[in-house]
Amino acid sequence: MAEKKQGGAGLRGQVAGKTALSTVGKSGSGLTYRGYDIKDLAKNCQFEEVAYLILKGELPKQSELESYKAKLKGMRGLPQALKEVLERIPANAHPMDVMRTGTSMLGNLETEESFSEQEDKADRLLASLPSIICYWYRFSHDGERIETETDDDSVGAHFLTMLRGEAPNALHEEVMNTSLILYAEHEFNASTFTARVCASTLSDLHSCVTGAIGSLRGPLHGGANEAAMDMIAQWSSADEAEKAIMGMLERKDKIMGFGHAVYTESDPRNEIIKEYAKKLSDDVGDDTLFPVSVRVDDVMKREKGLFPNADFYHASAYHFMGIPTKLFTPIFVMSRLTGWAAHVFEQRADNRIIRPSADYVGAEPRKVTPIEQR
Ligand SMILES: CC(=O)SCCNC(=O)CCNC(=O)[C@H](O)C(C)(C)COP(=O)(O)OP(=O)(O)OC[C@H]1O[C@@H](n2cnc3c(N)ncnc32)[C@H](O)[C@@H]1OP(=O)(O)O
Ligand SMILES: O=C([O-])CC(=O)C(=O)O
Repeated sequence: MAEKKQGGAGLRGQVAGKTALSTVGKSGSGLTYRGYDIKDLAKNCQFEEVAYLILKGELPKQSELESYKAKLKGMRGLPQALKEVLERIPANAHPMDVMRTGTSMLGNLETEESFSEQEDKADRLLASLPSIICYWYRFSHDGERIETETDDDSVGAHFLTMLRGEAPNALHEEVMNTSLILYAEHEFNASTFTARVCASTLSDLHSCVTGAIGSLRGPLHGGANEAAMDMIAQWSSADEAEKAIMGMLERKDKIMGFGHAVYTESDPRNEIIKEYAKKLSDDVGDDTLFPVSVRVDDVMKREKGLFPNADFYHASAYHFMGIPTKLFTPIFVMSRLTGWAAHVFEQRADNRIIRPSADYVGAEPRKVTPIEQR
């Protein structure tokens, strides 16, 4: 890929603050959370350990992990008033809108009254966001009022059990665990920056997260996993995909799931999720979607020098697990909540209101013409 254009529109490459949470693209492609390489974390940790690392500063000891998981397990239930709100949201609503409304409603019912409550409020959201989306999904699609207080050991299994009405197999639980680790934190991306701007006004955590969900929803950010799925699902062979991609590039369309605002060589999360997408493809006996994805990947490399970002192979991986496409970006929310909340804590600990300036490009000073003379 060519050198990235820095500065100007989109503030590309501009330093907008400090963080101790992660590094992105430091050697062209690396990603670390609090000093740990993403590959090391994905291979050796449970998502809850990584959440603990991000939110509390260090990896937990065994006893700390056990009590953290027990705490999260105890926070999976939803207040009746929130269930009633979720029941009123139509089946054709976008699940990201449900996440946004659910978070906001929880902020009404369990308001963060003081910053001393911030860790408990973040843990509560981490435990209950899967409940919010699944309660709404199963009620609006199947007419069922599900029990959200399951006995699952992990956030990923909790989500899959509620979604399907039965506990997931080991491979699916492992993929969810890894996926949640990969999506957890990513420096000053658009949704996290949204959360930090909101935090800088000394607002509450639920407002910061609600705003961040709105930013993540767009297809240029988290919404790309859903958009990538819609794109690859159209093609029934790799050759058909190649022809279509060539046409899209000719028309200068954006290919969802490719490119990145910071990485210039590759997205380190991609190779990890790609391997799982392949494993799941073999598991379900797929002979179309994975070859289509690989061909799109090859053509993008050949034609544009662009690489898949974290979202591209997440699309097929989630699809092979039977997860409805519209629930892809909400899974990102369940994970990124950790990064957002930790950035809010960091902003609060050393705050100055974020308020940049703009270059004015509008009309010269002028006088109001009386309305009857305009
Ligand atoms: C988890 C995440 O949020 S990862 C990002 C998910 N988003 C997507 O996958 C959406 C598709 N990708 C994109 O829109 C972009 O690559 C972004 C938003 C991720 C990054 O945007 P930018 O930093 O502005 O892109 P960048 O400066 O690298 O673009 C360089 C050139 O490549 C082109 N390009 C970048 N990505 C793509 C793409 N996916 N498809 C086609 N062309 C692309 C740009 O149009 C630009 O071309 P130009 O020089 O002729 O104008
Ligand atoms: O960093 C970004 O701009 C987008 C991204 O990959 C993420 O938020 O995970």
